[in-house]
Amino acid sequence: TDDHDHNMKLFQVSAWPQSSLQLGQVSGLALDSDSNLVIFHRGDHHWGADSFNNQARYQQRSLGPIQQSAILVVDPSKGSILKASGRNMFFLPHGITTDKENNYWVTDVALHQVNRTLMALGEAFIPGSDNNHFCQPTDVAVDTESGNIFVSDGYCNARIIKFSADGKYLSEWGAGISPARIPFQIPHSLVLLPDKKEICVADRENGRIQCFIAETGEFVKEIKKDEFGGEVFAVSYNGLIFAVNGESLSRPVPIRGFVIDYSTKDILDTFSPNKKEFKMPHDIAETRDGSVFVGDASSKSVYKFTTEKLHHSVK
Ligand SMILES: O=C(N[C@@H](O)C(=O)O)c1ccccc1
Repeated sequence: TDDHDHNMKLFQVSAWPQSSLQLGQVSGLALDSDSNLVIFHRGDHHWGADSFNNQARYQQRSLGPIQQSAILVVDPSKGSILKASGRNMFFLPHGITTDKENNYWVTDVALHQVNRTLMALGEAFIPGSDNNHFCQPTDVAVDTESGNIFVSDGYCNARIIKFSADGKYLSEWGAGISPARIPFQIPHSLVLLPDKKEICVADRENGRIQCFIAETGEFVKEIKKDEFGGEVFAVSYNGLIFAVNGESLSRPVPIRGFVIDYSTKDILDTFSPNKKEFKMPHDIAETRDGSVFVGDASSKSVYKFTTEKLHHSVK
């Protein structure tokens, strides 16, 4: 067993959700202003090897948008569906974030767009790398204080772009650690650390997390662990750094969740489902009461984890 600090040991709540949510590939998780879990999934659409041509243009427009509700708001204790929305709007959902007005900020890698309920950044279906085009953008982080929006862009770009609350382009930056700056290789997820005013990025194919000053984009630190193997899919923050790694053919390691101390970079805990294995854990979100949710894009599931004390109380 890992000899990590055991008051952070996380265990899956196997009876969650209490009934099937009929999910497609789960790509994003967020918490809304009522601390309900928001799930962003792909219904009957799949991101497969033939979804895009080699100019990163989506090839399955003829399928039309996903007809199921791609955004589900579920009760974190039972997993029952409280609200369903996002029908006929999305093609390949990816990242989702909420802001203090409870707007949903989402990315769609087929649309190459970032949408806020009633606002869109980028041009539908048109990939690009200028100030108002993305290329398969992956996630959004909202700085509730300034209202600024940060977008991780994307599978076919290698940058973080910053916008004002009303969608004006402000700045952008690439990976940190000069002079031998290794560019981002799929900035796949990002999170704002409100107490540190930093943005941390899951630099997926470099198997590392990099953190920057939100105001300037100045590089602060990198967290890269052998235990990650070669891929870090998602990063989240709730006083501690939470991350999930991914399957790496070059360096096979267990696929699991990590709880990391931002300052020391120590791994405090690792966790995975009780009986099943993670297949492609794709996003991670935590509630204030300490529950941790992981959405898996391959097994089309969301897993709930709690800390030991919480775990025993829910038995
Ligand atoms: O990474 C990929 N997908 C996942 O991240 C996802 O589904 O978001 C992918 C890349 C190329 C082809 C097919 C899938």
